Amino acid sequence: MSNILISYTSMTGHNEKIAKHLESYLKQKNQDVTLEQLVDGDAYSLPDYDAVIVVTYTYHDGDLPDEAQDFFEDLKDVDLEGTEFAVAGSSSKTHIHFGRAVDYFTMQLNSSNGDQAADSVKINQEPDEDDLKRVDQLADYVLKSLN
Ligand SMILES: Cc1cc2nc3c(=O)[nH]c(=O)nc-3n(C[C@H](O)[C@H](O)[C@H](O)COP(=O)(O)O)c2cc1C
Repeated sequence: MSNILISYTSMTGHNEKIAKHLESYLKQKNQDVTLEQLVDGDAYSLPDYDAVIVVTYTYHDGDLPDEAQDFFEDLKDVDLEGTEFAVAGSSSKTHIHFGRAVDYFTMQLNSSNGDQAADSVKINQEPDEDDLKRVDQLADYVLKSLN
């Protein structure tokens, strides 16, 4: 059994739905899962986990949500060597910089020496069945990386 953190932020519920879907999927696979909001999280605790999955929307003009800024800044000082990670997020294709917060987190987690277990997944608005399948696939890659 691996110890997996899902750290998410959500304003109107799309990313909460993705994060909770991931939580139940990974629990079904007998993993030890912690679900936490980014705003309550501590980036310095990430190395305590075997794997970390960040789920975020994009705000402003292709930027991180305000409540994710502190966590993101702290992440720059964290060494994630030996920690697997993946990133997913719902945002909106009506904006020029679709899902750019997903890209920012992906780049920073790599820069912090994390091991990227899966390609990042961007979802347009409310996740549908196909989107959730892509999320399951991301989780499968994370599990595979831990074996
Ligand atoms: C003021 C505002 C700015 C936004 N800016 C962007 C953006 O730059 N890029 C993007 O892809 N989505 C943008 N979005 C869309 C949200 O990321 C999208 O609605 C997302 O699904 C919200 O997730 P949530 O339901 O988990 O809060 C913006 C939404 C709002 C309300």
